[in-house]
Amino acid sequence: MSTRDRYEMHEYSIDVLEDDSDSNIYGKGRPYPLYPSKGGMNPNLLRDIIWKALQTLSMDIDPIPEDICEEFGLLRLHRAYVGIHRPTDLNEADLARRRLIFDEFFYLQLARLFQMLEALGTRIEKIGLLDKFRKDELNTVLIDDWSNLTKKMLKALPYSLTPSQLDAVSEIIWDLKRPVPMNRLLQGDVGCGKTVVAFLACMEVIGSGYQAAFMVPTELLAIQHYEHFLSLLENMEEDQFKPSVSLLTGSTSSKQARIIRQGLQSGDISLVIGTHSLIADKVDFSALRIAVVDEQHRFGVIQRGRFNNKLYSACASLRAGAANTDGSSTNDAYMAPHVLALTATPIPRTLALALYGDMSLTQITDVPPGRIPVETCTFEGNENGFENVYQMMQDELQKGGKVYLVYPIIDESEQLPQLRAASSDLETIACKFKGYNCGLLHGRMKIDEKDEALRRFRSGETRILLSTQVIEIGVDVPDASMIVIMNAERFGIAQLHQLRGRVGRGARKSRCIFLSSTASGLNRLKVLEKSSDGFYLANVDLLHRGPGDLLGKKQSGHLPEFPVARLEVDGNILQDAHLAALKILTISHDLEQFPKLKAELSMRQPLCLLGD
Ligand SMILES: Nc1ncnc2c1ncn2[C@@H]1O[C@H](COP(=O)(O)OP(=O)(O)OP(=O)(O)O)[C@@H](O)[C@H]1O
Repeated sequence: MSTRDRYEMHEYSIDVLEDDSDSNIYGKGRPYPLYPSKGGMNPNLLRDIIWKALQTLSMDIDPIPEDICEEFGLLRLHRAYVGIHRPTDLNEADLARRRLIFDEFFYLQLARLFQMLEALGTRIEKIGLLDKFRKDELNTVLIDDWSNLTKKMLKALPYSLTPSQLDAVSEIIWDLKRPVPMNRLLQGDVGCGKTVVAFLACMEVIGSGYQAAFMVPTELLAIQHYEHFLSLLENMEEDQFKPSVSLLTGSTSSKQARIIRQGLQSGDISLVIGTHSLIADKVDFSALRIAVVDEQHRFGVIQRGRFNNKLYSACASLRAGAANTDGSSTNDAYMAPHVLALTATPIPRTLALALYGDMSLTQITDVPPGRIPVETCTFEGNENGFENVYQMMQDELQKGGKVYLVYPIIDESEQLPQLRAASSDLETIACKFKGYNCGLLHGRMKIDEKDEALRRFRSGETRILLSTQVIEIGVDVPDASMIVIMNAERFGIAQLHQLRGRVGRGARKSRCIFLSSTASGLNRLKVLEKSSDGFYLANVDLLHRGPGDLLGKKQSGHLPEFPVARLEVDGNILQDAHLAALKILTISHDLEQFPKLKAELSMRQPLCLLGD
């Protein structure tokens, strides 16, 4: 380690060889592991203890069947343990490491798929589900046999769908028609138009006489989607076909919430849009067929698990009831609802597989026509930098544009004097831009205040909106044309890309400015100037900051610790682990044929329904 003008050694360990004939294995040019000196324990002592333990280890400890190991080129577990601690050469050490990484991924995939299968009712559903995972071609079948209601909504849209949106709808509708519950992730970059695809999927099930639920992470987004859906219904011809839709959030009055719950139970309401209030115990559906989970990565695993549990247990009890009365327990009316999850965080493939190994993937790869790429600049947030930005804002406002200013905090903090704060900056900005009204939006405001702030910005009553990250998720004001992010060094690259996606959503040329309070933060931000490809940027984030920063705390908490594997670089092994898990479950859905594997799995991952 270099310290100013000299080098220092920290925490070193030296093995001294007596002479060339020294029988110490560490002297024979073989690689050997370095152990940490945790808790003051001498690494050499640890090495000896591990070596003694290895000598007593049974050869027959591998729960993974031999043919699977052979097929995927894996060392047997005993050899892997020996190979990682006492490799004869680097190749053996690498193979041993590969096997240990494989195990970390394999048990995760096996648990996800096993839980999924356990939750499904019939054997046909289980076979269908495994088939979908194994055969890629079964995930991309497009059909144009859409219900009348879906076609009517399509006609009512103020624009034509892009080719990729059309494919996504066709793929989803094909899946909706199968006798197996769909579990699909709809992924697409910011502003590509995922919402309308999900609306059309809801219309398809409503057209067949079922209900749909649309769960979003914030009340603001719930209101936005609700109003958007109502406006699409307004454009539809023939009143009698229009489905009834309701909004249910934490702010819905208790009287109104009761009426909505009754409507859902009786089947009078066909679509409900809401926040996690939708998973409250009191909410029951008469015939729920699809659950859409928007911005899926914003929900913690517990909330999503609860949602899934609710869906599965409701249909299981209906099925049981039917079996008691007429024995038709395989009737598809009692099938678990389809789940369509939407996400705008472009999750790199490896991570997607680790997180959503149990989901099929639909991707929207294009953006609506007429969009102009957002021009991106980074500045140091010193006096000069701010003067530049204020001038650019002035120009934008004079041309009739609307500007978001995004802050890392609401109020100034003595502990963090370098951070600009939304609330505290309101007066300064209002003084600087006298001819234009300013609004404020942050998480501590009541929902009707937030909604009002956004409504005023949307209508143009306010032209500058000072906000915190609350706008990051899904806020859609198509004619907003400039966004300035203060203290941009505080945000992850993927998050900044999401924030940038709040502009450039219409036909107006838009700009995004990142202000960094330190010159050293600028370099990291420059990558955003060069690329607007969300997938590329998410990979950059994954490589530099790891999955925790890319996904946020809630979701990365959903990922187990991987002591050996690194998601950033071990994607191929993860893919193999996924295939191996599918293979095992295809042979034995309940793992009864693999008792050792089942025992190992239950030690590593609790075998309960997701989220319990
Ligand atoms: N095919 C299309 N042509 C023109 N405009 C479209 C099209 N599809 C969607 N839009 C519009 O594009 C905007 C963004 O759509 P939407 O909010 O669904 O995007 P999104 O993918 O959910 O974005 P985000 O991930 O940022 O939430 C909306 O104003 C929507 O009306």
